[in-house]
This record gives sequence, C-alpha cells and structure tokens, in this order.
Amino acid sequence: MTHPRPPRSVLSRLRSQLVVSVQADDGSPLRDSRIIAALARAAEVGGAAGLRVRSAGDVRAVRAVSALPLIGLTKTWRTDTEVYITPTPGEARELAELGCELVAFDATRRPRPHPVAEMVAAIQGSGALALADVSTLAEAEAAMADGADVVSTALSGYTPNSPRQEEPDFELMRALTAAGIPFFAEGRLRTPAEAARALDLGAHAVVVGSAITRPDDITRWFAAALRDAAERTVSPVTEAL
Ligand SMILES: CC(=O)N[C@H](C=O)[C@@H](O)[C@H](O)[C@H](O)COP(=O)(O)O
Repeated sequence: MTHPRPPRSVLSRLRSQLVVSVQADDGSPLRDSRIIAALARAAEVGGAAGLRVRSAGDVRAVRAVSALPLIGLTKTWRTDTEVYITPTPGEARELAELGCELVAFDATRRPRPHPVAEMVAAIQGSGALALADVSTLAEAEAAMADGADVVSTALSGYTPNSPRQEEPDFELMRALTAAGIPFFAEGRLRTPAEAARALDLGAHAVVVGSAITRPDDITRWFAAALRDAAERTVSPVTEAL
C-alpha cells in the first residue's frame, strides 16, 4: 500500500516556531506515556508549534491529546551499532503509520544497519517527511543528497566526528545556512536567548527538549552550579549556622 506524503506545508507551519521534544529517559520517574502526554499538552498550552516524541506508545498517547505536528522517533540501543535513533525502516514505518508528520532518524556517518537512502525511502513511502539527525555539515549534505526533507543538528556533540561541547553547535548552524541546507536547530538549547540566536543563524525551527521537559536534568544543572559555587565561597554568616 502506498501512502501520500504529508504536504510539505507542515514545514511552513513550523517555520520560525518552537518544537518541544517531550522525552523521558529510561529510569526517569516521568517515563510513562500518560505523563508524556500531559507534558506535551503543557508545551502546547505554552505555545509549542510541534512536538518531538519518542516511541510508538508515546506517539499514540500524545496524538490522543494534541493535533500538533509530531516528529516521531525511537531510541533502540543495540550491541552491533552506535546508531540508536530510529535505526530500522520497520520502526520508521510504524511511526509514520501512527500519523507522525515527520520521522527523525540517525543520518550520521557511522557503521549503520541500514543506509540513509533506505531510511528516507521507508519514511517517505509510509507518508511522512524524513528528518535526518546529523552531527556535521558533511552528514547533512549527504542526507539531503539521499532525499531527506530537512536535517536536525540533534546529534552534534554525540558522535566521534563532532565537537563535544556544553553549548549548542552554533558553528554547525552557521555552516548549514551557508550551504543552503534547511535545518532544525536542536541540542543543548537551554535558554530563550539561545533559541532566538538559532533562528538568527538561519534555523527553520528550533527544537528544545531537556530545558523544558526534563526536570530531573534541570535539577542536576542547578545542583551542580550550587556545588561549584559552594566550593568557591561560603558566606561567614552561613558558616556560623
Ligand atoms: C542526542 C540525543 O539522543 N538527542 C535526543 C533526540 O531526540 C533527545 O534526547 C534530546 O532531548 C533532543 O535532541 C533535544 O535536545 P535537548 O534535550 O538537548 O534540548
């Protein structure tokens, strides 16, 4: 059976908009589809124009409460490959068939179970747009040549080929714009100012996850900052207590 691809107007709907990634990691107390659906609704109420959601179960739960465009993905860790974001055509097809307008998949240049072109064909053939998660400009160029509709900077900092850094990869954003490649800015965007800067650098849309939907991580950032500060100074007033 062939599926019509969603109109690319989904992309125009997302132009210059905020997409919220609503994911809970394994082991997080939030890893429950009902909680993910509530977080997704909260993001929608706050003004998100799209949602990025992990797993078929979470996609079903979010679809039931929101009509926003969905970017679906799976995270499947295997021993034979480092590729874990939607590694197989079967997973991609399931997400598209559940109604995700876009399916995100790892399009990095590492040993992979399925070629990028095969993933793109599976996604587009099931009626969704193919969002290639990349870590470098070269990977983005290759993914576009293989037919991807748009790329995301989601994997910069997480592959051997990309710089590990605390900041979002603004350099990669600049390079993608210079190369004329449409991209979603994603990864380590922590503040509204950083999100706005990504748009200034040419992002089509901006995807924010942890800073909005991972309170466990946000707590870690605050706790670590306080630990560092406490090592620097403790006020004598406090010391006396
Ligand atoms: C590297 C990887 O596996 N990224 C995942 C991709 O879906 C998610 O864990 C991130 O939360 C998402 O990319 C948004 O980024 P941030 O949470 O930094 O705003």
